Amino acid sequence: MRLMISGGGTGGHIYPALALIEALKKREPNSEVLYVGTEKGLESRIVPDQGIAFKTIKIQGFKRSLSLENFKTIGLFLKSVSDAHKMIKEFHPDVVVGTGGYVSGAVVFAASLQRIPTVIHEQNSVVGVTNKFLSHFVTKIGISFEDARAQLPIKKVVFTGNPRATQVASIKPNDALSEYGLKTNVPTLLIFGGSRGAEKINSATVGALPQLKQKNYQVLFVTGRVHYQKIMDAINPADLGSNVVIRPYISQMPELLPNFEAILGRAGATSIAEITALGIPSILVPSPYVTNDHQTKNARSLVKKGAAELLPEVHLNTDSLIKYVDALMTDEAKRQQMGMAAKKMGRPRAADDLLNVLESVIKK
Ligand SMILES: CC(=O)N[C@H]1[C@@H](OP(=O)(O)OP(=O)(O)OC[C@H]2O[C@@H](n3ccc(=O)[nH]c3=O)[C@H](O)[C@@H]2O)O[C@H](CO)[C@@H](O)[C@@H]1O
Repeated sequence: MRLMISGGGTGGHIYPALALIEALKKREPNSEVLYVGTEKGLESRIVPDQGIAFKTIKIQGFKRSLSLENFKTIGLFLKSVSDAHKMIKEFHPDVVVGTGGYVSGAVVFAASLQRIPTVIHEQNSVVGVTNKFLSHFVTKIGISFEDARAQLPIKKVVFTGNPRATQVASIKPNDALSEYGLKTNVPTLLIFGGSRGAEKINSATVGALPQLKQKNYQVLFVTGRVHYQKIMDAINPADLGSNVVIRPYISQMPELLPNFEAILGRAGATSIAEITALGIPSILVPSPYVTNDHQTKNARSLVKKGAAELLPEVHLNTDSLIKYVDALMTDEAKRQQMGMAAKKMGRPRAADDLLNVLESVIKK
């Protein structure tokens, strides 16, 4: 298979694409892949490191209010469609896949104009702007939440789950925590705010450091790259216990994930796919800043099944963080129950199911 794939901006769009590529390489070691992203997006830091061919185009998001800037954006969009068009002519893909983010809009749209089979993957329960636009032109659409189906041309939709689930589900508990200075035999909590970090989660955690220091569990606190230095400068070293490790970003998240007893984090769709694939109990603090509050919907789907607890950002502070975290970290039976409920929702075959969709459109 010759696969051209594009997904950008945030980890939630990039990691599903990488997981799909990994599954394809397993199934077809001789397949050829070209990833198209932008220079500015997180993808330009992540994708080339994986040894995947990577090219960039320029693109810019639309402002929600009417502005002159939007005319520039339309101009840039047409230019990026034309750049993508040239890349497609050179690469000759059998199929072009988009996993979300503005850049995938230009690439997949260009492919559909050239009548090349196209597939998009929607990670969320509320369909993103780019995928909504592309849904009219593409051949097939993979979804991860049933709720997304009704928002899309139904005949094109296949429920696949999120390919990242397959990637993380294949990894067994290991001693990777020791590389971060953490013990491998102590219950461990991961605190993080999605791929870019979340200010409110960070500040509540910083406030909780003196109390966390006293606990008999340990914490890996991932701040997000842009927030790291400010946090480290503000922390009083006396507040930081040896059971708490702070990092800006974790590049090897799949290796680490099976080693956590619980997670406190955002409810981004790819994080949810990971939590359910591995059956990790979680306290979810949905971002209130996303389209149609979709992270709350993502989180509620787990809470409904007893797989997670919801801590709305308006109620998040140092006290509530400690209260929720303590209740979970000191109750193994509760963790087991939540973990089992989460695992029941996992889709460990998602990458294969999505690959099957790709094959089905190529054969047509
Ligand atoms: C603010 C925003 O727009 N968030 C959206 C974005 O979230 P975001 O990019 O945060 O996406 P998710 O929470 O879905 O996924 C984050 C991904 O980054 C990985 N990770 C994170 C931190 C780290 O240090 N290392 C690491 O590898 C996680 O393991 C996960 O695979 O895309 C998601 C998927 O479309 C949406 O559901 C979110 O609403």
